[in-house]
Amino acid sequence: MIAPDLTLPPCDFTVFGGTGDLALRKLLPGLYEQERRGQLPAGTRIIGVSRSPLDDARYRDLVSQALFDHVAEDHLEAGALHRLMTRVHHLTLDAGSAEGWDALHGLLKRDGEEVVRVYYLAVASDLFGPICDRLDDLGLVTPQCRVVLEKPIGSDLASSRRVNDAVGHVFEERQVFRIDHYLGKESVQNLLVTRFANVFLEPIWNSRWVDHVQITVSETVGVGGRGEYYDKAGALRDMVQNHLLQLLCLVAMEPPTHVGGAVGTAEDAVRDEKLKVLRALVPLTGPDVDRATVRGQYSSYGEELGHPSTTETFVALRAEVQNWRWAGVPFYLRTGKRLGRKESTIDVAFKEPPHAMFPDSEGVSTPNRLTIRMQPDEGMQLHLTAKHPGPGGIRLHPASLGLTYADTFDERSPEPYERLLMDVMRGIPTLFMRRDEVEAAWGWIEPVLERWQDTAVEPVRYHPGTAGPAAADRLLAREGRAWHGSER
Ligand SMILES: NC(=O)C1=CN([C@@H]2O[C@H](COP(=O)(O)OP(=O)(O)OC[C@H]3O[C@@H](n4cnc5c(N)ncnc54)[C@H](OP(=O)(O)O)[C@@H]3O)[C@@H](O)[C@H]2O)C=CC1
Ligand SMILES: O=C1O[C@H](COP(=O)(O)O)[C@@H](O)[C@H](O)[C@H]1O
Repeated sequence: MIAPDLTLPPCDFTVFGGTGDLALRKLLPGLYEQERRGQLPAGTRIIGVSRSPLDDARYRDLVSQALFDHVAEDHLEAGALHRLMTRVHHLTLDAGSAEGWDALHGLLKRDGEEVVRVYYLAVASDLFGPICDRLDDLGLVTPQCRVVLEKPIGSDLASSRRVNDAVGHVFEERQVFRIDHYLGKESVQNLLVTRFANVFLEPIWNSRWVDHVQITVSETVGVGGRGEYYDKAGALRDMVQNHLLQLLCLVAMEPPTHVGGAVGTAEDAVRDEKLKVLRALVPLTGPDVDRATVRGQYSSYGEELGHPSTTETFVALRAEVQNWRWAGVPFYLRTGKRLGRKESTIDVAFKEPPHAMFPDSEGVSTPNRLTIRMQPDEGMQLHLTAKHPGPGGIRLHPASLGLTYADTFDERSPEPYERLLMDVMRGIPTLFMRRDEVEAAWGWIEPVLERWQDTAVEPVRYHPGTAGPAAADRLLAREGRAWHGSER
């Protein structure tokens, strides 16, 4: 057995929404992996809260089944499973009601013991304020407490502000961890290292040398059991407002003074730079929205949902960051469900060399491109042009330099939630969104939502299993470009 991390005080990790899809599919498996690696501080407890009438034993059965379903088979170890189960409890409580909170108080009170309390709010964001108020009324909020907010935080700028105000009434900003699991992906963090721990990219990472950037998050799954939530949200709120804009920020931001370092000094360096990017996004309003966005819906969506709907399951859009570094460089973003393949990639496409040096050559010189693959098969590829070997004239040949995580590192990449939950327990907020970032992102997408609503624009249908609507291709084709790697 691996020894627990004794450098951290015990943690009472309370998950509101402890029987939900997110908790069972991501959070508990993430906590299990920490248990397996001996990273859960001694004395740590995990308390699932929901309205379901479950005692500890039945909740442990539910969690156990979820671990069998969602943890890699070769990671299932009897010892770790047993240790985790002894930490797990369930409390039946309607978080929207004022009744029943004394039981939580009884469970969490640990007189005289130093303990970090984490409240993970894996419920709809209209419950965030009431939950925080109840916790405060019971004296369960101390400076050592942290609250984790799941997305979406509100459904527009005004509601997001209301939720943030309600949480901010009880917790200081330093205690609030707004989770975006894309920031927990190894390959996303590697983007920071690639950009800033090497010298060769920075001189060409600007409008002089970069032609455009593409960010694609394409999924093969549909909305599954999350139809009720998704149909109110749509792809722009569900994916673009958070994950895709966060990725854009990491590509476009200026070098922060440091990444990491002492808690309390480091987190804002990165978050300040991301915020500047969000604030530099050229607003999309009125007719610009019609030109720069595509809304799509897969043809079987209504059938899957059980009723007709005009919610988008696909978005493509063209954004611009108006600052010295990026003026004039398009950032094309697209995301959708039930597409032909699951992939999340960032492509930075560079310009042609300023002078055609090989006029008599055979073959073609393709512009350089850096592809960062977040999933599947995490890694990076630098596309370049090489000389085809052989005598005679010069033959140009497309080639690439590649890095795959699987071949390069022995360790597996931790799942994003696993990594981020550890950061919460350790109180490291760098990879979490600050309030001003979330609100700036809502501020940018809101006029798009409004325009779509005002013009009653219907999503264009696309067939499941394809690359999405052809209109998304035209968005780039108009400017003489094409999406990379999306053969129809
Ligand atoms: N699932 C996912 O992959 C992701 C989810 N999220 C967000 O996380 C949140 C939870 O999502 P998800 O797990 O999918 O949702 P589910 O509908 O699967 O689960 C909701 C959970 O909340 C509990 N719950 C609902 N109302 C109350 C209440 N009044 N008091 C106490 N518990 C309550 C439910 O249990 P019960 O009904 O028994 O009370 C259940 O445990 C949502 O805001 C979602 O947007 C964000 C990113 C990804
Ligand atoms: O936050 C969300 O992300 C998932 C996609 O995450 P990934 O890590 O599998 O790319 C998406 O399916 C879901 O709709 C959204 O809420």
